[in-house]
Amino acid sequence: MQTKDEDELPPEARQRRSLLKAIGGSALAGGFALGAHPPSRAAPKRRDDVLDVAIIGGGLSGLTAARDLRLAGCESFVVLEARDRVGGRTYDHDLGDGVISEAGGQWIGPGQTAIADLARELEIDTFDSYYRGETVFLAGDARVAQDLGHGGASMNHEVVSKLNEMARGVPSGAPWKAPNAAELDRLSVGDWLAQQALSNEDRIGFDTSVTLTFGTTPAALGLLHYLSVINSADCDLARLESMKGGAQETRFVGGPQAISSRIAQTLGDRIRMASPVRRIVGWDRDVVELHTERGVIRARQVIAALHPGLCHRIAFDPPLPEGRAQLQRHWPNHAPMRKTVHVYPRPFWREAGLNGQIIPIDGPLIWSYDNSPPDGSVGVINAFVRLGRLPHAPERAERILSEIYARALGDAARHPTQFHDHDWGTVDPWSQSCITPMPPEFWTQRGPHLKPRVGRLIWSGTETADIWAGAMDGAVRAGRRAVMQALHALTRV
Ligand SMILES: Cc1cc2nc3c(=O)[nH]c(=O)nc-3n(C[C@H](O)[C@H](O)[C@H](O)COP(=O)(O)OP(=O)(O)OC[C@H]3O[C@@H](n4cnc5c(N)ncnc54)[C@H](O)[C@@H]3O)c2cc1C
Repeated sequence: MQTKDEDELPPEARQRRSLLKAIGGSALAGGFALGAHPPSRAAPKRRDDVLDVAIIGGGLSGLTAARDLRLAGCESFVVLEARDRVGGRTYDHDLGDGVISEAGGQWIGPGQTAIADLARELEIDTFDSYYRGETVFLAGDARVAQDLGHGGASMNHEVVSKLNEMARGVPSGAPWKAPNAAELDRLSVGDWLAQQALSNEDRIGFDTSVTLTFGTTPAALGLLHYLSVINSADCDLARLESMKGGAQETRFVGGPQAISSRIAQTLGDRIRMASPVRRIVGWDRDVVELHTERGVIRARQVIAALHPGLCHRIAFDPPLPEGRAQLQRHWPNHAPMRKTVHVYPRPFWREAGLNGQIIPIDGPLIWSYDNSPPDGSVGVINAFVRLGRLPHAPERAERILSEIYARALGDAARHPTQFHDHDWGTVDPWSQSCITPMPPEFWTQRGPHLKPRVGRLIWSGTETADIWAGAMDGAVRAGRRAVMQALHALTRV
């Protein structure tokens, strides 16, 4: 007989549930699926206070894992989230009248099929980023407007082709396995660029693009890592950097945080907010204890869907194996981004043939862009700003940026109707970076410890993805892979 829950599941989920039952999972008695042990095995006695899976982190990765567990018929799980909201590194400002502006994760592009499919399944629409028109470059008193055609930084084609070719040999999910990994990992992107014949303009193009994508300078970014990210983008740097045809091409109607919120709505009390996991005990035993400020959760499998640098803040008893502990300890932390929002009555710059993008060679602004809603009902300029170069006091920050926008876009920029500011490095302790800027020698020394599970701990979160690690797409892929690992382990017991 089907339970009410089963009636509500789509047919493919019902089939998967039947399959899992047949493999050896328990009847769904007491709301606990899977995890029952065939009587002939010397399995530990079943305890009803023990969940099959505990997921740490209510970002895209953890919530994808939660959704997939349910689709597979597993109801015995909980999501433990440190913040009082879901979405992790996706967070959207509410500008009123249904308009949002993304403070964190924002765009997707070609090849990012995992997040695109998930959004479609959740009936969240997408629309094209606005990039038509001229980008304004500012240098000292000079102002130059240029139509770049693709909405990305301008870079030397020959050098880009070389990088694309080199990226073919560097697997995105395991850069340390590249045949010449040691040689490539000794260099920073800056070292390598210094060996190329680059004009000043080309150098600025690379500096801007690396700073925007990785939150660091070419001198601090490992070449091996850079190539692995280009590999994710189908070995095409333009796909990584452009709006048109690139990773910045598409936005979500209502913002990407809506993906997490929509999943969370279906989870009810399986998601526990404001519950940071502080300590994990017995990861090497059949039942693991997760200590939170709101009590202890016991589970057979644990999916850690969070940044490896934040895993390091959790106490493990017994201590983790040295390789994994070192990876967490040395994971490059604290490369957060700061994004601001100016709202205007209309996107007035479009009337002058401008696309809202401003690239100054120095100063507090790294890059601004048109972030208006699909119907252009209000004008929105978002910006990435240089950490430490813009005061935090809202009026001063708004005024300094408004003056830059006025020079580039026109006087109307002096009078925004709203201003918002989100500095991921100061707002709370639960984000370490946007896309981790791996320094030279990190992957070859520590990479092999990133993914292998440790006892009952399964590592997830975007950083562990095989494709598009660091991006929202990678988060979804990592969540899906972690669920397969958990279900496999549960059905094997
Ligand atoms: C400014 C910025 C811009 C970005 N732009 C883009 C973009 O345009 N396109 C793109 O694809 N990606 C972008 N990203 C990256 C993207 O947002 C992330 O890759 C993705 O959201 C990561 O999802 P995740 O679930 O792996 O991790 P997270 O979103 O970090 O989720 C992890 C969750 O774990 C929680 N947590 C942490 N520690 C604990 C603990 N001890 N106990 C319980 N919970 C804990 C956190 O609160 C968080 O909710 C951007 C990120 C930032 C910050």
